[in-house]
Amino acid sequence: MKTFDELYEELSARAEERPEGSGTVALLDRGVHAIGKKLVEEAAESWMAAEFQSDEETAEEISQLLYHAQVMMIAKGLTPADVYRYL
Ligand SMILES: N=c1c2ncn([C@@H]3O[C@H](COP(=O)(O)OP(=O)(O)OP(=O)(O)O)[C@@H](O)[C@H]3O)c2ncn1[C@@H]1O[C@H](COP(=O)(O)O)[C@@H](O)[C@H]1O
Repeated sequence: MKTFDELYEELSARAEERPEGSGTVALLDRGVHAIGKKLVEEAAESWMAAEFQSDEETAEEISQLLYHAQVMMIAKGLTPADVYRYL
C-alpha cells in the first residue's frame, strides 16, 4: 500500500533514473498528448466502473486514474504542492 505522495516520489525517480522496462518512462517518452489520452480513458473507465461494476473494480480504476494524473504532472514538471494549493 502506498500514498499519493509516495507514488509521486517513485514515479519521479523512474523519470530521473529511466530503468529498463518502466511503463512510466515509456509513457513519458510518448508525451503529453498520449498521456492525456490515457488520463481521459481512465476517467471514463472510473465512471463506468462506478455505474456498473463493483466497488473494488471502481477503486482499481480510480487508482489508475490517479497514476496517470501523476504521470501528467511529471511530464509537465508539476509537483504535488503545485496541485495541493488549489485544493
Ligand atoms: N500504479 C501504477 C499503474 N496504474 C496503472 N498503470 C498502467 O496503466 C495501465 C492500465 O491501463 P488499461 O486499463 O488501459 O490497461 P492496458 O490495456 O494494459 O493498458 P495499455 O495497453 O493501454 O497501456 C496498466 O497496464 C499500467 O501500464 C500503472 N503503471 C504503474 N503503476 C505503478 O507505478 C510504479 C512504476 O511503474 P513502472 O514505471 O512500470 O516501473 C509502480 O509502483 C507501479 O505499480
